[in-house]
Amino acid sequence: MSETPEFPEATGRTEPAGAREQAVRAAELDAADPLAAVRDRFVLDPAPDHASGDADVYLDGNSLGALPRGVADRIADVITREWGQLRIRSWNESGWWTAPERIGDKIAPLIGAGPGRVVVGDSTSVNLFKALIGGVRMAGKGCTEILVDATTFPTDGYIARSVARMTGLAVRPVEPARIADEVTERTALALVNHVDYRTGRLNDLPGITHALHSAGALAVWDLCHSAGALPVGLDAHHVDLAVGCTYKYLNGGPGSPAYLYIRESLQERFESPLPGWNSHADPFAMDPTYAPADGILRGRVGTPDILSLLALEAALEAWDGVSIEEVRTKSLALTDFFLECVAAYVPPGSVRSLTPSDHQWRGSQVSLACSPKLSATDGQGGTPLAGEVMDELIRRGVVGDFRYPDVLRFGFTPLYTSFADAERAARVLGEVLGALPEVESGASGAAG
Ligand SMILES: Cc1ncc(COP(=O)(O)O)c(C=O)c1O
Ligand SMILES: Nc1c(O)cccc1C(=O)C[C@H](N)C(=O)O
Repeated sequence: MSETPEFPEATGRTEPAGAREQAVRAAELDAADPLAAVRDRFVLDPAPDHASGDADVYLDGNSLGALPRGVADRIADVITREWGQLRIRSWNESGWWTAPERIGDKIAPLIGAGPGRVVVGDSTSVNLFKALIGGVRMAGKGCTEILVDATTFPTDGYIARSVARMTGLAVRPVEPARIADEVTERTALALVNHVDYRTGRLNDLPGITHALHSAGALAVWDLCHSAGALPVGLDAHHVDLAVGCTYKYLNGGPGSPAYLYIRESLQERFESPLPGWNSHADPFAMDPTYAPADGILRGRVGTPDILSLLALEAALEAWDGVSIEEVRTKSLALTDFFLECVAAYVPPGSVRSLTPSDHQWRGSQVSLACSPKLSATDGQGGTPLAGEVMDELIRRGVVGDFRYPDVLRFGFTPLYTSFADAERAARVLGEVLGALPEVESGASGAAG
């Protein structure tokens, strides 16, 4: 293991070359930003233990979105009035029973879905299970395999392997860019991440979906890192099934419920592997024989998690009057500007961007791999220093996250991230990396 580096105290006195110009540009970009006022819809107060009392630059909305202002009052009302006073009446009078499909319809426009195609509830992992088994049950009889994005977030791979064992199919990991070439008539479906959680790479949803359909396979997409950050176009691209979480760019709160999308024309054939009573055609008939509800309701399972659901519903009000297209425009401008500032401020060769510079392939995060030259590795190819760099950034008020072995992730949530945030984050990163033992110059720069 490498030794823990000693970071000198931040003095705030050093100003890197070009900092004044970049700060002026940040101010101009913020002044021209049509979404600038939306930031006030979020609570971005300093943490109580923050030494300087300054608010953090929060660049971890790709893991847990910030708190929208209306949520606390709404949840207080749900608890004190709807639960405390109305009690059981609230299932009908306060709209609790229909919340999963009502809130699904509120998420739908953000992911390009019409009404009646999205239902909210359970975790992403559970919805992956429903989508994958449901998909296999709809696939052709001769299918023998499921393709899984080889770079996937682990839970998708775990669930896919379990589904394969339960259905007698094989799982074949394939890089997203290779799926069009690898799909065969034996492929039941492919499970692909729209944006890669590690690199921030945006995969080709229209192209991959089309290639899968041409081979007779279904397309199942994980939208965790794209929903709320960029247009998805589920209906337009004829996606079959999709899942996503709501605690990242949709700001629903820790553990907020996930969602399931089922293409309208497939809903009648969708057979849930979790046919709980909430997905029954007549739940209160308490019929011992199962009969699925019509439409997207068959994606429900059991009693919905009302407090989390209604927190999510209140959180979605932050989107009032905001289009996903303008969010995408700002996201690309923010990530471009951040990469530019990183290139200007960090010692050459100290980090390398894993996130594509081409807008066509970029999600809403920037992932920077720390140079292995900065410190000894841990013997398994990991650079433990990267985690320490992130800890130091957080101490200095720039909150991103670290993914093993060497990745610094910075998520940009256009609803509340400013260009001044992007500039400050890159400047502090430059300070932290500049305090480390010198990196060989002439190595590749930051952007790319
Ligand atoms: C791509 C992706 N899928 C799934 C998950 C998580 O699934 P769950 O909501 O079940 O924890 C995450 C993040 O935690 C993710 O990044
Ligand atoms: N879901 C998370 C959680 O419950 C705790 C901490 C982090 C998360 C995450 O969302 C991780 C995230 N999906 C990632 O991209 O790494």
